[in-house]
Amino acid sequence: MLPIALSIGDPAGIGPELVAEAWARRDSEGLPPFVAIGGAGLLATAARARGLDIAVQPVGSVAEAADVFTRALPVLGEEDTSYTPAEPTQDGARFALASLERAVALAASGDAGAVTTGPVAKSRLAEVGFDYPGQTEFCAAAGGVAAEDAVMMLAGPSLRAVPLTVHCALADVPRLVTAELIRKRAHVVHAALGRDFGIARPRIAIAALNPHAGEDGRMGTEERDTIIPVIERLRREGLDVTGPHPADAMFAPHQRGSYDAAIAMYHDQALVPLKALDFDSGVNVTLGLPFIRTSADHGTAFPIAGTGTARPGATIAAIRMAGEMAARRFHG
Ligand SMILES: NC(=O)C1=CN([C@@H]2O[C@H](COP(=O)(O)OP(=O)(O)OC[C@H]3O[C@@H](n4cnc5c(N)ncnc54)[C@H](O)[C@@H]3O)[C@@H](O)[C@H]2O)C=CC1
Ligand SMILES: NCC(=O)COP(=O)(O)O
Repeated sequence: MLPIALSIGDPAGIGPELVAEAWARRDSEGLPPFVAIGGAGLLATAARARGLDIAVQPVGSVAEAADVFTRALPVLGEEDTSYTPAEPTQDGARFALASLERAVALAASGDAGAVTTGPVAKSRLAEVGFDYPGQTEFCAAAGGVAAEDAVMMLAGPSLRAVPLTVHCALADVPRLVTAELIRKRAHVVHAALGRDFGIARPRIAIAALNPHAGEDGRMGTEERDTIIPVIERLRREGLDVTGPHPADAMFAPHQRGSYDAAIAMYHDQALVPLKALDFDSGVNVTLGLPFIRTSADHGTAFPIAGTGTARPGATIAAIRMAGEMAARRFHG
């Protein structure tokens, strides 16, 4: 399998130490080969600060990384920066952006098997010219996909949850919940559950926006006017879709078994249950791209960077999922 390209994320966050920790656990966790993009000195320093005795080796190509992976953490690319845990800088943000751009380009060109991105601070990236709401939209552009067709899904052992609207103000959500967006996202989720997760007949549950699914219009009309009609249309189009489900109960254990993925109406409606259930094994995966992109579910966690307390589970899960998706796509 081609190695997975790992962007490092913000060097002041927990990304660098978790890349080093993932490599240190490659055998015990059965991880596929990966290559870090840039930051050989940064990674060596972050590893030492975490008490990891690992070898870090610059490589000239992804192919060379595959050979090196068993004995050292391979690093591709000259870009490097100093390690300033918990103290983000503009230089650090520029490094994070360069690492992201190269890692995504390697996956998009097919030179790497997939990309697993490290955590970045969106506000910090914006300060150095990153003109996207998040890495999801950046990956969409790199893959030549319209932003609305690249779908964020948070996936863990207990739940797969898709936020319909993502990085926007809560006040904007009702206006952004449209039948067309629900329909597009549902079709992308349906196709990806089959292609990338091997689910032959995907079942999708769609959340309501309002309490009690609007209570017959007494607590909001989006269900009656928008969500119910598009669910009926999706069913006519052959998708196994249920809803609108009152969101307070749809993530309860007795309901989770009835669907393969939930589409929630806004960011926290999807991510709160996912992180409550699966924080240390939650993967952010972008559906609908021509290449594979995963990420840990968490962010930069600046305050704990360099303290040795950051848990590596979600990073390991993201690398593992990228490898499983690549195996399914490229090797049947
Ligand atoms: N995939 C990405 O690039 C993501 C980036 N972010 C960015 O991260 C920055 C900080 O966001 P927050 O909302 O504070 O979320 P966060 O995930 O960085 O932190 C939330 C809480 O979880 C803890 N935490 C996070 N990861 C942990 C780990 N691996 N082990 C132990 N504890 C952990 C933190 O210490 C904090 O208490 C923001 O600028 C945001 O844009 C947030 C989510 C995802
Ligand atoms: N809350 C999820 C998140 O912020 C990740 O966004 P992205 O950078 O993967 O688009």
